[in-house]
Amino acid sequence: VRNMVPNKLLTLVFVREASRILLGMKKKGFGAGRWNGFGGKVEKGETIEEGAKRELQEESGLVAEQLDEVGRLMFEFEGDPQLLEVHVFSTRNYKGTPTESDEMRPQWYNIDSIPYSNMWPDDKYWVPLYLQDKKFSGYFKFKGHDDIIEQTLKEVDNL
Ligand SMILES: CSc1nc2ncnc(N)c2[nH]1
Repeated sequence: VRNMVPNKLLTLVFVREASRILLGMKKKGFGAGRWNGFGGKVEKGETIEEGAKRELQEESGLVAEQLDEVGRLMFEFEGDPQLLEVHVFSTRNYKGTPTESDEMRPQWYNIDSIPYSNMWPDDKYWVPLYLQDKKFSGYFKFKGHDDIIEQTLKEVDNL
């Protein structure tokens, strides 16, 4: 009963081509200084997928024609009762060219040289599953923003 605060619904979108992935350098706010996926809060009146498309366009300038849900991640930060429920999506079918916004600086990375040391520490566990076209479900408990003190991660057949 301790944690009756509803989960905070967030989205995370990765744009994928055959051998490269688009990441965004967060320029301010939560996660600033790390290469991230594109995403953010789901607003009232929109579905999770619509929220993901909106955030992708706001942060990268790209319009996803089709989004596939590839994973679900729960994040807990020690001392904060608010759990983050992150719906991870992927698109290979999009319009536009990556454009810097005031929030994000987009850059393509070859999937063999993903900058894990400059990303959230959970990414090195589940991004490889994503790159193998697996669906995944995970939970990561953070102490601060750098240390993972608990984690679970499994491949799933459907989300
Ligand atoms: C709060 S933990 C977290 N991991 C992440 N990985 C990639 N992009 C994000 N925005 C992420 N947030």
